[in-house]
Amino acid sequence: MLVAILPGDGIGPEVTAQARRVLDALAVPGMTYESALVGGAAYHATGHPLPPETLDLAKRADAILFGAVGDPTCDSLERALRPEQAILGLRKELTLFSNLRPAKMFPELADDSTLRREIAEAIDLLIVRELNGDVYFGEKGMRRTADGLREGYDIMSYNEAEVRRIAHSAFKAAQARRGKLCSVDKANVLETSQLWRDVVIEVAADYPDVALSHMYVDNAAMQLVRNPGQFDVIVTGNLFGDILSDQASMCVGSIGMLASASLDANGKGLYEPIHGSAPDIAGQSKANPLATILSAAMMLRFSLGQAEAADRIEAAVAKALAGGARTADLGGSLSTSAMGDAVLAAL
Ligand SMILES: NC(=O)c1ccc[n+]([C@@H]2O[C@H](COP(=O)([O-])OP(=O)(O)OC[C@H]3O[C@@H](n4cnc5c(N)ncnc54)[C@H](O)[C@@H]3O)[C@@H](O)[C@H]2O)c1
Ligand SMILES: CC(C)[C@H](C(=O)O)[C@@H](O)C(=O)O
Ligand SMILES: [Mg+2]
Repeated sequence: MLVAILPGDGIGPEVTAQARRVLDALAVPGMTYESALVGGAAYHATGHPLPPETLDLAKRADAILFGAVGDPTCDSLERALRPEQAILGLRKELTLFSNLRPAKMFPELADDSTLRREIAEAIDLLIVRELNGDVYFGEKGMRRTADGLREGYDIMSYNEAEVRRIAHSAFKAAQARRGKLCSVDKANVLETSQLWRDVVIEVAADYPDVALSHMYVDNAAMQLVRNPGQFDVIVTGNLFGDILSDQASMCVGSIGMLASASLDANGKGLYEPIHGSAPDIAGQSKANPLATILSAAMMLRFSLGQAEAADRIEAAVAKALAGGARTADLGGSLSTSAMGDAVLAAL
């Protein structure tokens, strides 16, 4: 089993290094690793954020562990050369359309949540975010209006096949959990959302055991902080899912805690923390590596058939937190590698 490790930029290499230590300690037989440059690091070395050899490795690998991309020194580049194009390119090239972003409260962190303890303790939800469509991948550009003003545009579109396949992913996830699915859209305004809602209702006929509800995204943002315990699985589009998952991360204590899986139709996946390259703390060994370590656990479970090893990682993270291990984002002072040490000790 080949795992591609793509550390990327900023804190990406710092957090993937800790996940790699945990994977090495598990010593799963038959696992091999190859690393490659991606994002700003790849741009500086090769002139492209997603060089052909990196894409080739990602295609050959059984799974991909990804750090983060984003480099302020690349901000003035044309869009096609910016680091973020690398992660968008991987998602599109590998048809990773189903992005699972679980937000579950570790009880030890209930006081780190921005929510009151009794509300935070009830959080155990999964955001299923569509990852190959929406305003991210529509036609975009810059033009002039008739009276000479600069006008930027990004076309938002979804076709019914795109909505259907993510709806099936979400209904199946709900079946495997508590049987509740909330579809989040903006059907009161957007044509894409009206289609989204219609197709989700059609797909629901195949899953009579799942209780389906619908919510507008503005209300969903409010409900996520008012009463997040009401949610089991949330299914939503690419842009809404991006925003709601960062919000959900603070409800469970920190953006440094939220892992993710981006899956194709056959279970191949890219695994990454939901956070970015965090230029404000990069190189200072302050980053919380737990989101990446938990992403490695998701990788073992979903793409590599190693559920027991995944359980061991998740139990070790819980034990490290119970023992008081905290990086700065969680109100503590452990360095990135000291948090890695704490997880290894718990393993
Ligand atoms: N998948 C990805 O690679 C990805 C995801 C999000 C943002 N980005 C990119 O990252 C760059 C920075 O974006 P941003 O600042 O908006 O978002 P960010 O997630 O990088 O950081 C937001 C805030 O959260 C903090 N933070 C993030 N991860 C943390 C961790 N593990 N431990 C402790 N604190 C953490 C940061 O210090 C910062 O204050 C941009 O170039 C952006 O495009 C990439
Ligand atoms: C870096 C960016 C393209 C990416 C996204 O918007 O999907 C990030 O915010 C994420 O959440 O993975
Ligand atoms: Mg995001």
